[in-house]
Amino acid sequence: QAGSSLLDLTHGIGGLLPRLSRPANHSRIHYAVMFDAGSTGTRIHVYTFIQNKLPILDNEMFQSIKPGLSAYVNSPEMAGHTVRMLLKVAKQTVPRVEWKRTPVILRATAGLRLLPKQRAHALLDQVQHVFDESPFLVPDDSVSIMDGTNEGVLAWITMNFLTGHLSPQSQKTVGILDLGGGSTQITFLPKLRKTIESVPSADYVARFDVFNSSFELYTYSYLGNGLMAARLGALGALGAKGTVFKSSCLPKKFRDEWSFGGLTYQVSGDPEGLSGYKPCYLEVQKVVQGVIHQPHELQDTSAFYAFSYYFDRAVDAGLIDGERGGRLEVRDFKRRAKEICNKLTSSPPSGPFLCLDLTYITALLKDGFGFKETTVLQLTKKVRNVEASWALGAILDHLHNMKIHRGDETFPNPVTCDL
Ligand SMILES: Nc1ccn([C@@H]2O[C@H](COP(=O)(O)OP(=O)(O)O)[C@@H](O)[C@H]2O)c(=O)n1
Repeated sequence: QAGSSLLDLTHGIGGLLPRLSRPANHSRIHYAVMFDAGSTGTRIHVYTFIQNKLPILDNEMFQSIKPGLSAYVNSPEMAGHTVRMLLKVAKQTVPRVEWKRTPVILRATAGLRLLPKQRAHALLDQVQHVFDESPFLVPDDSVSIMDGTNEGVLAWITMNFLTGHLSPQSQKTVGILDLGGGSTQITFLPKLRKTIESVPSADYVARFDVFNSSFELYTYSYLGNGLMAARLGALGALGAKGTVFKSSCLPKKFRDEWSFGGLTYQVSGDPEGLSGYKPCYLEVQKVVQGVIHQPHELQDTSAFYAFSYYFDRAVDAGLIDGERGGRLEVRDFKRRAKEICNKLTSSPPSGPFLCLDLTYITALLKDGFGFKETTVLQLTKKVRNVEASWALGAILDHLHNMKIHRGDETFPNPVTCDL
């Protein structure tokens, strides 16, 4: 699934060049490899850049493997094996002569953040070993757990780059909503000073420079509010073991095993209790209430791109096309959640968790972030054949050092300081 467009860093999709105009001098082409070690899967992105005054993204090769590294918490060598398998994609994509100057980097997200430190590091040590044995360039800090603040910022950079909004001439930018398995991110460029002034803590603000522009973003990553972690929260299963977890969001006669983060849970519907949208909403609400901060501004006018599980579940629910994506209003998730939850059978064709998942997405958007029911979201998997993910932003940061820093470094007291 190689991308074919040439993306100019300053003009995003505007920088389309015809294939024949490729520079004959191959030394101007270079490669970079980013692994995304997510809670539900590990993915490799192999980027091809053309060196220009500013580099141009020529192509992305992408492949993924399930489950994520955290599933191998009791057999860390399998984590190394996963990465070794995916590195084959890099070997096939990058010409052999370029291997020793092609950087390989792995960043882990919520799956490893949720594990005890020692166990997470045992997994990362295996990955480091595979990198060190590989013929690629292994920079300092090539394998680590990414800071949650950066995850949102880097996804914002990816989407604004791919949609052509990072150029100094661009007047507007797009916000991002990323729903992973373990964590969820919201990031946007505030229009109102009040939005920055009224954040609950300084780590909701990030500043950085990119291609001669400086940005100050509202951004936050909520650990434990990814879709899989939210299922556990709704079931009351976080940290608990050895029982059957019942939910009014699951079909009454449903009972099965379900695994996440290296643990397996017994889950079922509630045969004697309630089922349907209303009781389910009450269950999922407790996962967001008092947890998610509502930003001061979330106007309809600011465009939000939503991807990862927002996209996948919108496809599963038949709300958008899996190839083209599409635009949805927040209330479309709610309407479909009601339809699915209110006729839960023992084995719905859409899968037993769809009611829970859509209800959680509705609660997260409305009661969590405080979006209006009529807010329009652009559901996206790829832009110009490049994955909607933080990975491209992360490689751009590695290549161009954007000096991302959190608000607290220069922002002593956001509530009282006079800006
Ligand atoms: N390049 C990617 C990366 C993740 N995803 C989706 O993101 C969701 C899970 O994200 P994740 O496993 O990285 O979770 P976190 O570790 O970020 O919480 C799944 O729906 C994946 O299919 C994607 O569609 N494309």
